[in-house]
Amino acid sequence: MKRLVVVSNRVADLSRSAQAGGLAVGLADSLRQRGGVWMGWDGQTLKYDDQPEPRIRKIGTVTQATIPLTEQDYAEYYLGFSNSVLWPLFHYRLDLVEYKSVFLDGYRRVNAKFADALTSVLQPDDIIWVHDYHLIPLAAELRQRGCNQRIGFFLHIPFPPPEIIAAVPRHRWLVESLLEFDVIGFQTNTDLGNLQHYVEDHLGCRMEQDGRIRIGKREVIAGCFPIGIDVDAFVEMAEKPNEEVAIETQRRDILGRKQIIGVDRLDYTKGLPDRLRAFARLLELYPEMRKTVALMQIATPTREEVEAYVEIRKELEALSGAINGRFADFNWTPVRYIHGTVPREALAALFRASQVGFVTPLRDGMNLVAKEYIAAQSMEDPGVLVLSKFAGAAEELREALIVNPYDVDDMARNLCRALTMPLEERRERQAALMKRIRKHDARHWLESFMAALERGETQHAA
Ligand SMILES: O=P(O)(O)OC[C@H]1O[C@H](O[C@H]2O[C@H](CO)[C@@H](O)[C@H](O)[C@H]2O)[C@H](O)[C@@H](O)[C@@H]1O
Ligand SMILES: O=c1ccn([C@@H]2O[C@H](COP(=O)(O)OP(=O)(O)O)[C@@H](O)[C@H]2O)c(=O)[nH]1
Repeated sequence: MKRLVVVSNRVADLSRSAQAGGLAVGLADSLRQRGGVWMGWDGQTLKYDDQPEPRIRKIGTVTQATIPLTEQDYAEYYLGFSNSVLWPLFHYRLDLVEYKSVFLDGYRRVNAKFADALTSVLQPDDIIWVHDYHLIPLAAELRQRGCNQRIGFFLHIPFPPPEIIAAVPRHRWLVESLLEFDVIGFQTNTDLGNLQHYVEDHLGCRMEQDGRIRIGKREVIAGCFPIGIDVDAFVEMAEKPNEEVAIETQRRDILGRKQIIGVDRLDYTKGLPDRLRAFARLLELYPEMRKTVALMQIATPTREEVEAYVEIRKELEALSGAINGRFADFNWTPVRYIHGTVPREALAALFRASQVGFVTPLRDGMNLVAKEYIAAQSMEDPGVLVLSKFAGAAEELREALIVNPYDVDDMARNLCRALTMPLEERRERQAALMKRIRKHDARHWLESFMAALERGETQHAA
């Protein structure tokens, strides 16, 4: 088996269990199983950086190769082009795109830096797998340095329709850079279809039924590879007794109360304000629900230097305060809002102890929290997943209660349906959903992508 070299903006700290972000979780789960090299930014910013060689560290089966970024790189490449241009653009939020040409310069510079660092660790037989929107030009940079190994790319976030992509300057360069990879993977068929429309409308190419695109003399394979989780590992975590969660759950049981849980990075794509409004609407529409249910929302800090993230935090804190001010009683707090990072073990126990998983992004590549919530449920008394139709996960998890995250009344009605759903129906839905997350788990994601990258297999091959 060839050595796998994975490259992503950030590498996860494999010695810790709290990882804010699905990319880190999904890759860590997959890479631990196969072993290999993981290269990326070490999370540090320096004034100047004169050390081109990556720092090497071995953790179990994985060798980590990390590089620092300069303060200028961080501002222009990470906060700038990646998170103030591509992130809002790819999540259909043209109103939040802040394009500056220095951001694009920084983006190109850091991709060249990644290519230099990577060249120093590559061996001729390596197979390279690049992750996410931060590194779209990396294949072209590597080719310029004489790298002729096969290079794959996986986009963890949505790929929007051509009318949206076309709103950003240099969009043609961006998509042509993407097409320098040998294999391009998306989370959903919708994303794949959007690439097809772009190449047909703007580049005059055709995408075949099996995802092959011919560009000049080269052939690129595009496909849908939904990311999954290590289901058994998560089930095990959820079944492990957690004293703090158990005490809290006993108290709720005595009082006959239920819990709705939401866990997200504090990102404007996650639909958090409307989620809180939907919970308040539940209490308005169904007064009998008051004092019988609470919403626990864990909101993990992320990208706090970007203005849009400062705004969303303020909005959320004001909203949770207002809902509690309006509905709380001396012995009942309707919203428990936690601004912090919680270890995955604790999350697993919290998911199991919650009767509803409330996952309502306005747009999301996949959303691993949705899959983790399913994995954490017991078959005896499972909870219900209420899931946005705009999460990538909704293409697969059809037995969840699927909602429109822009429609507060629809979410409130479905919350009520979830909280009152008969046990038999909950069990049926849970069994079907469990089958689905097992079918497309972390191993399947890795293996199906590798089949395309190593052997040129397509998703719809006859
Ligand atoms: O590293 P940050 O800037 O703090 O952001 C964390 C990660 O967020 C995004 O995750 C995406 O990947 C998940 C797994 O495939 C997917 O389920 C989710 O829908 C996506 O939002 C981002 O794409 C990563 O690059 C970031 O590391
Ligand atoms: O406090 C937290 C918040 C989130 N997560 C994990 O971070 C991932 C979030 O991934 P998801 O795909 O849902 O969204 P993303 O943040 O990548 O957009 C999930 O595995 C969560 O369990 C965590 O470990 N601790």
